[in-house]
Amino acid sequence: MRSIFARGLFERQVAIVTGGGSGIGLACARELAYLGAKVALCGRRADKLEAAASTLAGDGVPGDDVLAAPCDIREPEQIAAFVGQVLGKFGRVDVLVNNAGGQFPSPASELTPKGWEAVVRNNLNGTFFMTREVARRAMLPARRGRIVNVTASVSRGFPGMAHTGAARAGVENLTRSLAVEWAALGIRINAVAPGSNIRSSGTSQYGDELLELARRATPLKRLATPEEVSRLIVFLASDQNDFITGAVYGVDGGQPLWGDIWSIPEPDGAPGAPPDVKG
Ligand SMILES: CCCCCCCCCCC/C=C/C(=O)SCCNC(=O)CCNC(=O)[C@H](O)C(C)(C)COP(=O)(O)OP(=O)(O)OC[C@H]1O[C@@H](n2cnc3c(N)ncnc32)[C@H](O)[C@@H]1OP(=O)(O)O
Ligand SMILES: NC(=O)C1=CN([C@@H]2O[C@H](COP(=O)(O)OP(=O)(O)OC[C@H]3O[C@@H](n4cnc5c(N)ncnc54)[C@H](OP(=O)(O)O)[C@@H]3O)[C@@H](O)[C@H]2O)C=CC1
Repeated sequence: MRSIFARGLFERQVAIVTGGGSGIGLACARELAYLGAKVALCGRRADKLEAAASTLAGDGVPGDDVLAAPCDIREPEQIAAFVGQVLGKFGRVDVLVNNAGGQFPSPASELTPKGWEAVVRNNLNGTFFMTREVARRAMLPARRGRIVNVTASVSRGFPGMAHTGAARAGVENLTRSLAVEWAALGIRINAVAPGSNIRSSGTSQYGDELLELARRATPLKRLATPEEVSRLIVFLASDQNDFITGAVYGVDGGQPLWGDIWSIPEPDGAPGAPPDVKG
């Protein structure tokens, strides 16, 4: 385990990382724990959480400094129980990393109401429910907290995954609203938007071909690691970030600025085009 930050940066602090059982979330949990935080991880699958807890133990993190418990962020009752467990064990929450999320590819016209709702609940509702619970029960009473929302790079829309594009844009806007509402209450909240070019347990589900397309469409011409995302999250979660709130930062190798990230039908011959430019 390595970090660009000094050991002890999160000493005596408690961090919740949703989706901490794999990928970017696990990289964050490992780095926060290495820097001295007590960490609480959640996800839907107990087996992933157990494996993550073993990884942390392998890093030398004492078992007493880790809580890994199942919690589906779409379910407010499960969130209440999880936050209760964290407060029962550690007594406080200084940092919340809202990293859990995901979706499935589908043309917008094929999305059923149930499919749309599943993705909006998974990314927008879940993030808000967890944030609200942690704020009300820990951060607002303590007048102190840092929240980092992990979204996705959606500044050009998200054709092929419109549901998640809309949900992530919602999280970005939520980040700005809460930054203002809670500025005077000691809570800072920012967002980190990874490109589709991070090689992780998440993107491996989309296959090597799409990852290679993403790499080619990245000006820096490579894929990034989860650790390259986690170091920005960790900075924003730290007390070294004392004047940044309501911001959204990309970690994307310049991807939103150029290139076709994946193949979708070209909007050729759109009916709105004037006759002389129609194909
Ligand atoms: C051509 C363009 C392609 C673009 C591809 C871009 C690829 C690069 C993107 C990279 C950037 C993003 C990276 C990441 O996000 S990493 C994280 C990766 N992990 C995931 O994305 C998986 C997360 N997904 C889930 O956890 C679940 O799928 C989800 C929670 C979203 C839904 O699960 P849930 O259990 O709630 O869903 P249900 O089974 O109850 O189904 C509800 C309805 O949802 C529809 N559905 C669900 N899954 C699919 C599917 N795979 N394909 C199509 N439709 C799906 C369906 O309508 C369900 O309703 P019905 O049961 O009535 O059919
Ligand atoms: N890697 C990339 O290039 C990109 C990633 N992102 C986003 O970054 C975040 C991390 O992704 P990454 O690490 O790559 O992928 P992973 O699939 O490894 O991580 C997602 C984590 O979220 C958990 N999770 C998903 N849904 C829920 C839920 N409803 N309740 C609780 N936990 C949940 C998963 O655990 P479990 O299955 O056990 O629930 C998993 O551990 C996600 O939000 C992802 O969408 C965005 C853009 C690009």
